[in-house]
Amino acid sequence: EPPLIKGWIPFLGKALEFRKDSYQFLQWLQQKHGDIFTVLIAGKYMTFVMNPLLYPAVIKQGKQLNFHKFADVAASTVFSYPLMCTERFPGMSDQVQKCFLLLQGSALDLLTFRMMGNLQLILRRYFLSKQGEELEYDWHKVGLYEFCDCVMFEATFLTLYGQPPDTNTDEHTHSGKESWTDGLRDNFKKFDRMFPLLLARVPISLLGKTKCTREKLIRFFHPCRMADWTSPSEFIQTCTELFQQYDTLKDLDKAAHHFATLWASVGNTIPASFWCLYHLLSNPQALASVREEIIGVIGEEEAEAICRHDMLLTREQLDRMIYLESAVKESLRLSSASMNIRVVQEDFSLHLNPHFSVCVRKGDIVALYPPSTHQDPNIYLHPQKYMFDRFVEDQKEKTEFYKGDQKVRYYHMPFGSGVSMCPGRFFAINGLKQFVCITLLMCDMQLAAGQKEAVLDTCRAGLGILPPANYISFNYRLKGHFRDE
Ligand code: HEM
Repeated sequence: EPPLIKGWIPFLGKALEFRKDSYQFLQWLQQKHGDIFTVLIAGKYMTFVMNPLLYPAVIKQGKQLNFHKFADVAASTVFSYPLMCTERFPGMSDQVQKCFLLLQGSALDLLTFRMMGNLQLILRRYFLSKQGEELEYDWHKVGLYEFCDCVMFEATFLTLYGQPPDTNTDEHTHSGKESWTDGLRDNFKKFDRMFPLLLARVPISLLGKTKCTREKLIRFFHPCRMADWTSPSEFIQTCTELFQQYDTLKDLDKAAHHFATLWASVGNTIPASFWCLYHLLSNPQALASVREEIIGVIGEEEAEAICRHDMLLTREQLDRMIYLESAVKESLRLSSASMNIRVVQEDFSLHLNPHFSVCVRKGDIVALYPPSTHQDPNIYLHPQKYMFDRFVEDQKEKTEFYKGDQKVRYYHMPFGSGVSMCPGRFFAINGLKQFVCITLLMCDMQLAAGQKEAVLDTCRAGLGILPPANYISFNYRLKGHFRDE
């Protein structure tokens, strides 16, 4: 039996000391109790497996350790739609999983192409918003998180959902930096702040105006409105057609599903885009190497032509940017804090290695906490340090990591694992690479002087990519070739 920690009372002092930082608290428990321990909270047994060498034994138990039912209950509470895994919606959960395949494979080519066009449109509009003014080529100072939020939110929305009417995205008819998504984004941010509390089952009625905000967000995706949006992605179109097949699903329930997908697609991507740019701007050598790689792949002429016309960046070209990919992965390693949860389906003995098994009961939870892997000094040298080329070896992607003399299969897990692996991971990585590429080609950037280092806001620990806790600003100036045009 692994050590059993009953409730938090004996650890109240420590729990309060670490308060919001569940990562540090779990790490402290690991130091005290070893790689596996069980915590009894509110009548639930939660067994934490903290050693990545034991992960494969958990991840391969797809049947006895279930993810989807748990996710269904969590998502239906947070996003306000009826449970999918019931007889009321036969086969729907499996069909939704099939739709997720439209974020990958050959469908990803078109999504990547659309994202490229949208990012260029939005970034050009953002940077050229002072068109006609002398000031255009001076340095401008803006908040880095706000910049990433505004660009990634709109680009991802347009790429997946298409364009709602009366939302002209054209750079020439747009004045200032405001966007048609500002209202939607504002409500999204308010909802997102309450997300951890909703997930923890705090009644929404105790969370101020959150219910009203959630309703507004859901109504935005009402089927009557969505019917007027031009060129949604194949993924969203297929989901919409699937929902139509279920008479038992009300219009607002369909809308709530689409809202949940929006949350999944931008909730982590926005903070991830912040950390990608932040680390590059904080490390001149990394920035220079990545910039050089981008120009090497695209070609100098084509890179400069970005001020005249849309640049095409194929999937193959993106794949060749291995230093950029490594920089993105390193940013995710340092900022991701998602927990992998599995619910035990029947009493059984979980064999973790030839010498060690844990008896688990039906309804118990088994949890993996990848940040303990991402921060393990035996796997990653100086784990707190940002090393942009950590995932490159001999000019190729580095895929072999060791803990002692044992190879670690699951060394990088910001996107989860096994049955709960994020279906949007390839789209997300491509989008982050495209965002960095276009931004660096369009302007010179530097962090504003005299700021403290960005630190992680751990209020979302366990749930995904952590946002920064402090405000960070940067200065940008359009590249010279825009001026020469
Ligand atoms: C850096 C960006 C992203 C990160 C770190 C991320 C991470 C994750 C993780 C960890 C999960 C599993 C959740 C769990 O175990 O409870 C997940 C699920 C999911 N992600 Fe992502 N994600 C990202 C971007 C995206 C994007 C761009 C999409 C596009 C639509 C997306 C769509 C989804 C969906 C639909 C699920 C639910 C899958 C299911 O229920 O089986 N994600 N993501």
